[in-house]
Amino acid sequence: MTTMESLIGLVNRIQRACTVLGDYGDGDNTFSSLWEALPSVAVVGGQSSGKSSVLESIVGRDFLPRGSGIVTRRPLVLQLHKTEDGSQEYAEFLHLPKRRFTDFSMVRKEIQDETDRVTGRTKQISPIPIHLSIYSPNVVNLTLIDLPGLTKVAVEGQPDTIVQDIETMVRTYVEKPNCIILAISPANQDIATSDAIKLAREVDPTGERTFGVLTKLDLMDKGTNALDVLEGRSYRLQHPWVGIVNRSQADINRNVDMIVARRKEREYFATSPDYGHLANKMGSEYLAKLLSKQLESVIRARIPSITSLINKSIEELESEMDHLGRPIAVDAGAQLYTILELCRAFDRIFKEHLDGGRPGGDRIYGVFDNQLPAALRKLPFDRHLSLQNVRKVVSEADGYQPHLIAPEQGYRRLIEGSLNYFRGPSEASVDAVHFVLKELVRKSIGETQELRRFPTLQAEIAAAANEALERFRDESKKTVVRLVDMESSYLTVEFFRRLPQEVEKAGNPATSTVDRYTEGHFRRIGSNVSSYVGMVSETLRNTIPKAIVYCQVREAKLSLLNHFYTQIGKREGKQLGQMLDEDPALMERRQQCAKRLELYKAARDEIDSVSWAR
Ligand SMILES: Nc1nc2c(ncn2[C@@H]2O[C@H](COP(=O)(O)OP(=O)(O)OP(=O)(O)O)[C@@H](O)[C@H]2O)c(=O)[nH]1
Repeated sequence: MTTMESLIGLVNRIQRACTVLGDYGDGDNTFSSLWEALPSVAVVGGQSSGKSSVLESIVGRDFLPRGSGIVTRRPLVLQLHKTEDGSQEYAEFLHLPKRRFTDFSMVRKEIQDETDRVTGRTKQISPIPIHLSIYSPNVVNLTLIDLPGLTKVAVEGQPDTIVQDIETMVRTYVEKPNCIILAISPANQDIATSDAIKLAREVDPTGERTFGVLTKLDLMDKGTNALDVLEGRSYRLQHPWVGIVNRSQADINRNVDMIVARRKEREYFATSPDYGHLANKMGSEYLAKLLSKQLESVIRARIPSITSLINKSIEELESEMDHLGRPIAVDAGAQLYTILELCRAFDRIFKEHLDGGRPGGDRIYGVFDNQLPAALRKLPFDRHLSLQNVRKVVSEADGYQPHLIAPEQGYRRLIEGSLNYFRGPSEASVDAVHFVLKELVRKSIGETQELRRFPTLQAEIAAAANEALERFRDESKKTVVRLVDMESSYLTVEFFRRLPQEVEKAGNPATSTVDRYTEGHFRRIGSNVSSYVGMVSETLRNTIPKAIVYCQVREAKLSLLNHFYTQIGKREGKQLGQMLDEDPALMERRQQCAKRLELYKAARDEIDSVSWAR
């Protein structure tokens, strides 16, 4: 069975958890507020309208600070818990969880002190609530929020904005659709001028969540009464008005006991010629029961939507936490483990780019299939093997004695000169692949979700990977240049052995002797060299990619971060921690999310436990 106690107690516990975690429906609106979803009763009224007196007579105890000026400067969340008859009354503050107050004058002092702790003695106001629980056989289960009295003028020492500040604070409470408004107005003032009614009318025009309370009925001018208000003719609300007679100032001064005052109030209504017919619907005890019932029914109606709000929030927070990543371990071993895991995650993605599955690796093949052949085709062999140059090189090589048969030296010089040109495209291919790999490192870092939160580690991995790629590039360049040099250092003899035969086959040996120093002769030399160079070009077109893949691509796959791993293995805990340095804003957000999550989970457990009891 869901008892009134369990429902109001449930909301009490969730409210306290909210305050502990800084959720009191104010400020930080990056999270949906659970506080705002919880039904509550807020007490509003102008200064001296009798708010404190009403609260005290509901509780049956003197415990609120009194004085001139604005005494209530922070919201007071007053949670009343009914205990068994005969048990001792006591009070507890949320901010002093271990202390039980049995002396209520000390409660009053603590409210004052705790107000000052947050607001300073400057008489400022603060929206951070004070939570006070009272356990007593003389109360009904109820939660009331006492708010600063609405005022029209700032008193000395208070900032001019205080009038507006108070109104704004009160408004943030009463405008929430879950707030039951206890609007207190004194009977000895025209109801049309009541601050409480004015505000309530604005935020709750239909009057469905406003309870009108009329205090100071005993102070009305002789011969007048408040029946027009109490019977709903002056100002109509959905709920009936409740008239109250609190202790007068003289009673307070004489220390009239609250329980005695309650009895006197009952007698007042029972014997009043004006209000006798309403006696069983008047007075602070009746008001307390009425509110308790109303609060309970509002809570009952709201439980399903609170539950769904909680579940939705938990889901959102958990997915945000997943996105933000879990908090990092503090010990060096675990940190090293985390770093290695992150490096591996990056490495996996990098390899996927090379092996396919992710785009980018194909660009390396593009270098081999397009760029390299195109660069080879563009080499200026036409110029180098032009008739003019061939003649020049061959003649120079012969010195003062022109060659008799084949210009051996001339051939060698022309070939060497040509083969040198291959260095350019070979090195350019190495560079082109290097840039592709570098770009893939950059991309892979960006794509490693797990690394998102660690900008420092990202930078370190990028630096280490690029450094490794530079080393591979150097190695690769040495290798391809060596391939070219190898071609120059030993020519394929076969090719030339075949040449004279071809010449002989081509025609008359007599002509060939005549031709020796003619254009045709040099043209033939040029074309022979050109075919040889073409053959070498074919070979290099195949071997350069092999060298590049071997030195750069394969190495990148096998050992991109190897050097980095040995380096971090030697680092101290502090340095490891620095590598896992997160964006502070992100850390802050995670902490907030974790706190909220804790709150919502606690609230869910509370609701579950009440539902089980049902
Ligand atoms: N005779 C009589 N006096 C009352 C009644 N209600 C309040 N008072 C007196 O009115 C004065 C103001 O009452 P409070 O309860 O302090 O009013 P408040 O709205 O809490 O005032 P602030 O906190 O200063 O805004 C006190 O002297 C009370 O004794 C009442 O019903 N009858």
